[in-house]
Amino acid sequence: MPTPPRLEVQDLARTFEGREVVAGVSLTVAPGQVTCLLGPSGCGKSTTLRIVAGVDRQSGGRVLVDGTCVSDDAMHLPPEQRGIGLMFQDFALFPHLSVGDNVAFGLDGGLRRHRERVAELLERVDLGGFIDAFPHQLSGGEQQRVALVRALAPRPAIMLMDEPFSGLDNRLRDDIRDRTLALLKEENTAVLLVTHEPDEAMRMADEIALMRAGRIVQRGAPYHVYNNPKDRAAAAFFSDINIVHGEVHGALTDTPFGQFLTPGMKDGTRVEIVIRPQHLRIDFDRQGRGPNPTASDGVAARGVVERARFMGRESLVEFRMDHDATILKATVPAVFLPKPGTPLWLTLRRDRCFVFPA
Ligand SMILES: Nc1ncnc2c1ncn2[C@@H]1O[C@H](COP(=O)(O)OP(=O)(O)OP(=O)(O)O)[C@@H](O)[C@H]1O
Repeated sequence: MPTPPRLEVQDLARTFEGREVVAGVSLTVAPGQVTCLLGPSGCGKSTTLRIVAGVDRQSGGRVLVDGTCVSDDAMHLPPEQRGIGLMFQDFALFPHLSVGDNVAFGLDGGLRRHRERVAELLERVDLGGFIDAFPHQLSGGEQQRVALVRALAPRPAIMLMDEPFSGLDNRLRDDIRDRTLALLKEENTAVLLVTHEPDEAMRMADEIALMRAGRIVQRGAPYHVYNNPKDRAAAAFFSDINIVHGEVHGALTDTPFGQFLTPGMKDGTRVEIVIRPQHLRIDFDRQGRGPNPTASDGVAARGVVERARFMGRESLVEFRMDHDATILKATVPAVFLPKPGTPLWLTLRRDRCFVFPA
């Protein structure tokens, strides 16, 4: 018989006063795997996590751990009997306990019995010298690392994390995320992590479950979800997007950037060609002419620079297009700051275009 997933959520639903905030949510997490519930504020991520933790109860569906039901219509195990570790944004350490006592809090026999494991865990997050310090002597980031190892100390088979890094400044956050991930992988923990930040999900997840209005709209590896978004909103969740409009005629859509194949779409269907700013190419104007069409980039369309900004890693150039006066944005991984009013030509990397019905 195949091994059941470490965590399985089946067809979860939750209504509050008749309003459905989670509906039909199903997912699995294997040992050593990180699944991110990603979505905008209010889409039901935290509610899902709270139900899995056992601090809230679903209106329908089941939660299983290693194939054993821990919650359904008939029964509901309390959080402490689910073998689950929790790490939330407001991680609150106990101020009157030392760092070591905080970490050992969930361990039978406390620090006296488990000093070696606690010391080893603190070492792993570079806090080896702090075992006898008190929380107020630590920075916010250091306290967060203590909270992390406190959650990991009892070796939970499953770790639930709700925006655990959101209180930290950017550089500290990257570092702590990476350390956390390494530790979780090493312990072979199954992780369900809630975030509204696509960058965080891409950095942490083996699998992203994109949520919208209480439902999972797309699941897959970060690479897959980013490069094969299911619809325009899924594409837009990960980055700025550009939209080029068109209409289907004989399985083709004519646009100022050339023809796009739109097989299976009826004549007259309005379509949107969606492309991220880093996938536009910019060419110089050659006395009113652009580059020749190519198989991979199609036809160039002309626009004039509306404004250009230096963003650090890249430059963002906004164009007002000649054909319909819409604005298209292109990023260039270099310092490229053409003056407003400069005519330039844009092509779309066709392998990076997504075509959706409007
Ligand atoms: N106890 C409750 N009573 C009534 N409504 C609730 C309750 N808890 C959550 N909700 C509602 O359920 C919806 C989903 O909330 P939830 O916290 O799960 O969203 P979220 O995706 O985690 O958002 P955020 O990122 O802002 O935390 C929201 O509209 C929220 O107002």
